[in-house]
Order: sequence, then C-alpha cells, then structure tokens
Amino acid sequence: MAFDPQTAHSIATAKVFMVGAGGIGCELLKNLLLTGFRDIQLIDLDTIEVSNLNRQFLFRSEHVGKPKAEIAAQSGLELCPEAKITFYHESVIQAKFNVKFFSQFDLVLNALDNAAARSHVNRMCLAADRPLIESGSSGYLGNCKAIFKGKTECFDCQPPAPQKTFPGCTIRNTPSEPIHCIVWAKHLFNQLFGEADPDQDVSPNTADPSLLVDGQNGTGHHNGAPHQNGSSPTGIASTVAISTREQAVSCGYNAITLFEKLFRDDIAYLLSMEKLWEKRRKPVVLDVQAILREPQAILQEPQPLDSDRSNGDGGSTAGDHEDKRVWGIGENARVFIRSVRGLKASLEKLGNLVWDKDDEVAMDFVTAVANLRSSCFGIATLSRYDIKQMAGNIIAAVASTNAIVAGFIICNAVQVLRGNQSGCYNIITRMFRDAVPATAPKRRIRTTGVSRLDVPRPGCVSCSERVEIGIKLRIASITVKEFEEKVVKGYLKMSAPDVELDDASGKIIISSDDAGEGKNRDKPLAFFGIQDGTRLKCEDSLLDDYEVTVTLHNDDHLAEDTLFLPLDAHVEGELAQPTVEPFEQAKGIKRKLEEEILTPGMSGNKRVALLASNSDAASEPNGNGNGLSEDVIDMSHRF
Ligand SMILES: Nc1ncnc2c1ncn2[C@@H]1O[C@H](COP(=O)(O)OP(=O)(O)OP(=O)(O)O)[C@@H](O)[C@H]1O
Ligand SMILES: [Zn+2]
Repeated sequence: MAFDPQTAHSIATAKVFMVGAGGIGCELLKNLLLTGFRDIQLIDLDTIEVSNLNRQFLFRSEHVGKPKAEIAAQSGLELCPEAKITFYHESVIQAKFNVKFFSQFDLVLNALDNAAARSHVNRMCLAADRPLIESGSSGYLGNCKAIFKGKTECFDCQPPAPQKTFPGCTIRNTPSEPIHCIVWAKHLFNQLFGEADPDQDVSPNTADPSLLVDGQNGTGHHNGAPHQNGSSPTGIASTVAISTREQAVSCGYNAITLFEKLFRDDIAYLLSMEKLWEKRRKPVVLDVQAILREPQAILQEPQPLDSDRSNGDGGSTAGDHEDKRVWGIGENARVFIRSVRGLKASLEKLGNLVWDKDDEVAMDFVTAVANLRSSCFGIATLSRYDIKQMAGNIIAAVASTNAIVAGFIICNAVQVLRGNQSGCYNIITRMFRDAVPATAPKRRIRTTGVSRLDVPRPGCVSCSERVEIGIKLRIASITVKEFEEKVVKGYLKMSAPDVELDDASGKIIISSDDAGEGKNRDKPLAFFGIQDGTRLKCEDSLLDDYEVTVTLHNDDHLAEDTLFLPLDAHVEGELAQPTVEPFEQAKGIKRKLEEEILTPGMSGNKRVALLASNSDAASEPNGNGNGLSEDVIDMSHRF
C-alpha cells in the first residue's frame, strides 16, 4: 500500500540474495518480507547459539544448535507463507556460488560479520555486475551503503581500519595496564602452542630505546643492559637468547619450569636492565612454590569448568557469575599449570593451535598468564570475563543498531529496484553526547547521518578496470607463503589463488589445488628464479575472470617491519573522505529542529514523532521521493 504500483511490482518480483542470518540478517529478513519481497535466497554457515537469542528474534531456545539459515527461512515462512525462501547452510566463499549463481539475482544484501566474506561477496557482485548493499554494526555504530560496479565506491576501496597496537617495548619490558599483559599473554600462547610470529616475541627486549645512553644501542655495556647470553646481576642465567618455544620443548612443557622462566627468571632479567626502572616502579619476581604453598591458594581452587559458561554476550548463568570473580594469585598459578598441561596435550594431538576466545582452556591460559604478569608489575588483575572481552575485542551487539541498519538496507534496496541510484545513500548511525542545550544534563543521542555514495577509488584492486599493479618487496627473503597470505590473499583479496610466472614457462608458484599445503612454501620467491621486474599472473579460481598481473620490484631498503608496498599505495590521510561529514551535518540539522520546531516541554515520544515526520516533509521539495532529504536527514531520537 505504501508504494506506487510499479515499485510494488518490482519488489514483489525481485530475486534477492541475503548473505548472513545473524543480528542484522534476522531484522533484514523480517523487513524484506514486510516490505513485500517474495523471492529470497539466504545463506549462513553457522548454527544458533544461546547468546544469539537476545537479538536474533527469528530463533527461539528450542532452535539452539540448529542451522541459522534453515530456522530463519522457517520463521520467515511462518510470517509470510506465500513467500519463496531458499536457504543454504554453508559458507558463501565456495566455488559453487560462482559468478553465474550471483548473476541470477536482482540484488545482493550483505548482513555479515567479517571482512573476508564481505570482500568476497563484493568481488562476486562486481564480477556479476549486480548491485550489492553492504552493511555492518559494532555496538552503537552502524553502517549501510549501496555498491554499483564502476559507479560507486566498493567494499575494498577503503582499506580496513588499522587494529590498535602497542609498542613492542611496552608489551615485552614495561607493561603498565592490564591490556598490555593480555596482549603479552596472547603472544605467549602463539609462541608456545601456535604458529610463532617473530613480531610477537615475549622475551625481554634488550633493544628497548629507554636503555639508550649517549646514543648507543641497547646491547652494549654502557647502558645497563646485560649481554644477551650473559648472566644478570641477580646471578640467574639469562634465557632470552633461546626462543621461548625451544625452551618449552626442551623442558617438555613442564608447567612449573615454564612458570619459573616467565615470572621469575625473565622478570629478574628485566630488573637487571636498571635504566628501565629509574623512573618506573620495579616489577617483582614470583615464587611459584611459595604461592602454591599458601593455604588460600588451595581454598580458592577455581570451580570446575562447566559447559554452560556464558560466551560473553548471553544471559547470566552460574558459570557467568564465576567468570566475573577476580581470582587470587594462587588460583591464577593453578589455572596456569592446568591449562599448560591441557594445551600441551592438544598440541601433541592436533599440531599448532590457533588462539580462540571461545576455547575454554586457551582462555584460561590467557587469563592466568595476564594476571600473573600483572601481579609482577603491580597492575590490577581482572576477572576471566573482563579479560575475555578485552582479549577477544568483544563489543556488545546492540539490537537497536541492527534494527536501524536493516531498515536502511530496505531504503537503499527499494531505490535500487526503482533504478534510482542517486537515491541510494551511505548511512551511518551512532550515539554521541548531546550538547544542546548546553544547560541541560548531558544525554546520549542516537544520530543517523546520510551522505552521498562516493565514487570508486582509482587503483582499487577490486573495482578498478586496471588489472596491472606493481609491488615493492625483498625478493630474496619474502617466502611463497608470505606472498600468498599477505599479498595475494590479504592485499589482492583472492580467496583461492592461482599464481604463475607471466612468461613462456608459465611456472606455477601457488596453486589453489594445494589449499595452502604445497611444498616449497617456505622458500623465498628468488628460489623460483623470480627477480627484479618479474611479472606474476594471479587469478582467483573462485572468480571466472578476475586476473591481476603483478610486477615485482625488488627493494632491499623497505622498512624492517614492511613486508611489501604496493606502488599505488595511498598515503594515510589521503583517503577519499565522505562528501559530507555525516555527523556534523546531522548535528546541525538536529540543532535547527530543536531551535525552530520543537515546542519546549514536549514529551520524549512526541519529539521522536515530530523529528521523524519533519524528516519526511523535508524530502518533499527535493523530490527524490524516498523519504530522505537531498543530502542529509536527521533521524535522531532520545533515549
Ligand atoms: N562466509 C560466510 N558465509 C555465510 N555466512 C557467514 C559467513 N561469514 C559469516 N557468516 C554469518 O554472518 C552472520 C553475521 O551475524 P552476526 O554479526 O550477528 O554474528 P553472530 O555470530 O550471530 O553474532 P555474535 O558474533 O555477536 O555472537 C553470522 O550468522 C555468520 O554465521
Ligand atoms: Zn573498489
């Protein structure tokens, strides 16, 4: 009833593909059906967890453990029996969902939670020339935008936001906050049980700039730092020259020996770097035998791990309560010993482990290690629950954000079906502190800013026509594995790459058939006769015609921590900016509405209605008929 007959017909006959049936996906499927969409295919690889139920309302407790895709389809059909809903309980990153598959849809809607899948669907839609509506939420922040091949910015046009990192010296030598010890604990996990990463060294760093005296490097005699293989002034032999992993292997992962190395010997070694502690509080060494002898250590033995422990965002359970208690030092020591034993057994059975916040033993290990290290440095210890939030970068999902984002997906979708690309917007919703009027108590306001879609970024490896790129790297040292992971998969975003020499030999360097298991992966590129100026042909076997030719430029002077540098790499700060700063505009309009329109004393609910109806009215003169004004509207309402 709300749409003109032509739009209503387009909606009823449109064939849409919805990718992801989680927080945004559940809202979106409901919206699609209520808007009149009747031909929907949806995909989700996951099964339903208890912690999903608070916001993923298509699922009920009896569905826990069942596929999200199946139950979403089933609940959707209950809501709208005349709809045709097809579901797939699997990953969208598969050869069977090829360009031909994507080509059958009028519209693809992403409701995903990870960059790899988003980037993949983005590529598939570009290859199939199908409009994509991309969306995401993180706490109170939500975003939705439409992507049209060659006309607007694609998902890969903007590089991902950099992850927050800490200086290596803070992590290895001078932690001062719980998060420093948590990061160290995760690095230690990888060193001991996972794939060792040289950037994640956990042993004392003798090259710490704080040790510099008279411009000398921190390994000399004049700076207070002992030689790497020498004895520290405490008389404890330094252990830093041997890798943490080698030491663990040589002691058979004996938990007590490891404890003594990590929380006694290495701390003593740090103490011997006297310069570090001139202006800082000195750490203390822990005595594991004394800690374990303490009666409270036995009394405070942690509860056995139970299976109903909350996974972070679910309801409250007995395990949940236990998770929020801060352990005593004896408990930390005992959990350390127990988790080292558990992880050692898993390592022997499964090979290298990957840290996962939802793996109970891995999480126990990180909690105990972080707290023990905090105890050495006089930093507050935290509960397992808090450490899990920080270690897992968990940001609580907010149902209202998902609902708003899913609403805007429909706004954009309807414009796509009307063939009105200029009626599609980049929409960002978030909370901020209310500053108006200045005298009133501060309140939190949700504001939604809407800006025009940006044009594609020239040189974007996903959406630009150019398929030739240049890359600077150290050909003699970068391995095939690093090239595949960081350049071909990471930078070129290929899911299942085939790489060969672009010459008469056509020698294969990386094959998608090997699935990352091929031999010679640890050899440097130079091993294959690759040299300065060699060209490589890279193809994604999951895409029919996505091929990039990469010219390799040798550069032995790249910064130590830089593996490669794309020749068209844009400098930070030069990134395309949104054409309007959505929040500034939204804030301005909100202020205007408050000053000019709202009657003082009006109740909260009426304000919401007035703001909403005023937004609708605002669209009239501009005449794009989508309920959104030409450049920006404000949908703010008060909480
Ligand atoms: N490659 C993929 N193929 C299909 N579905 C995917 C893929 N990657 C992620 N998904 C799905 O996308 C959905 C994203 O939803 P959401 O962000 O709400 O995640 P969630 O796992 O349900 O929630 P939370 O992470 O907060 O517990 C998930 O249901 C997830 O299974
Ligand atoms: Zn792009």
